[in-house]
Amino acid sequence: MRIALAADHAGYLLKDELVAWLREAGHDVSDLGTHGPESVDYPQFGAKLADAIASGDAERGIAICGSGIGISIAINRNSACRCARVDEPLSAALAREHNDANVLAFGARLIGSDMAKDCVTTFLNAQFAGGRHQRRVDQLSHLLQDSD
Ligand SMILES: O=C(CO)[C@H](O)[C@H](O)[C@H](O)COP(=O)(O)O
Repeated sequence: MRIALAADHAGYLLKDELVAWLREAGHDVSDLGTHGPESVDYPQFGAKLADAIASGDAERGIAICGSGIGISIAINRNSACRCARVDEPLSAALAREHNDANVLAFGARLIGSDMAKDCVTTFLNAQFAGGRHQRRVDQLSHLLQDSD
């Protein structure tokens, strides 16, 4: 699967670990930065990841900041993205099954790498359930169109 990852300074170490792990598993991974501990601003890296999803360059995204909150807010401003900030696998599964989420967000200051990997594995393997959930996801899209 084509997967893009982006993080701010608080999340780059977890991002680097996930990039290596996903490549090892055979995924086509784009690392959109940041690449070091120098302080950067999460909206810029969230926007890079959202652009990769919107353009079709990536089918799934993983976004990381200190809490996972700021970067998920940034990504959800792009109508192509449904980003879910999670910290355990059931939420990661439900994000796919009910919300058709295409991006996961983590708080690197709040989650360990083993738990993050469990969430990613669950997220990549889960399928959108459609049905009544499709109607609700369609309504989310309309909310964004109405606010333009
Ligand atoms: O968690 C974040 C946004 O929700 C980001 O990681 C920010 O960097 C955080 O808010 C502040 O982190 P800082 O290292 O104190 O600049």
